[in-house]
Amino acid sequence: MASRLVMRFDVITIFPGLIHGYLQEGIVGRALTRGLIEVQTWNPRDFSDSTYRRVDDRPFGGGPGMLMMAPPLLAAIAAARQANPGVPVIYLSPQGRRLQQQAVQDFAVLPGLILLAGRYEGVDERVLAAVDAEWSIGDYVLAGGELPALVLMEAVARQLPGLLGHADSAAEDSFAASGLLDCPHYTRPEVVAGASVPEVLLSGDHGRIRRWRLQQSLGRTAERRPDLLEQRGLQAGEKELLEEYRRQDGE
Ligand SMILES: COc1ccccc1CNc1ccc(C(N)=O)cn1
Repeated sequence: MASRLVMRFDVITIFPGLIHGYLQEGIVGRALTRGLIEVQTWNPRDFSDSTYRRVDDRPFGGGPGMLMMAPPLLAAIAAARQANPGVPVIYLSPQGRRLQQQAVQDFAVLPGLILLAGRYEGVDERVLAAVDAEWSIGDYVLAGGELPALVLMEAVARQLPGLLGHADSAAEDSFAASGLLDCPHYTRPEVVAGASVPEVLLSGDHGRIRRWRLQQSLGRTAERRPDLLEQRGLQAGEKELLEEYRRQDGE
């Protein structure tokens, strides 16, 4: 396998500790120690020309809260672009495009990303002129863009070859591989509070197991996310699997 270059993440944030703190543990921490990714943070306070390293101010036209001022952010973005040239600058905000697994896979082939994590009520609109794309991790509002930046970094890092233990487990991700919700999973002990494991999983019949898992994924997706099933459509034989699932469910 071609050894891929290191993927570099530059995060612009007034709370660098939130980013570095998360990177001490877990899969992104491991990607760091194994040199699969690099992470650099840029603090807009270091680019503020005001005496108190000011980075926020009151909104013109009034309104609640504070906004992040443009000059320190634009300077931080320029510094990050210089250190990580040719990679997109992404602003994490509730006004952005919804992040889905396909976009994560598209990001994972890039040499890096520059992530702008906003705070307060957001940023001065003139900052957007220096941003390549605006993305949202979901329709809810957080106090800052640091968690969304970490969510994006972890989702992308999982896609990097050589990171996950089982080589193709990222490729087998339910969304990536089948566009369906994942099937139920079981491990030891075999009986938990009187509940046992579906016997098919103990049968050793791998064809039957694969069929059962697909059927469960289809059934769950039909029940919980009909929108996903609508979007994906049914492939040969899946309609029958789903009908059998519904008959069993009806029992
Ligand atoms: C009021 O907060 C803001 C307002 C505007 C921009 C950024 C922020 C920072 N907060 C964020 C950031 C991202 C997401 C998301 N859904 O991706 C949720 N919240």
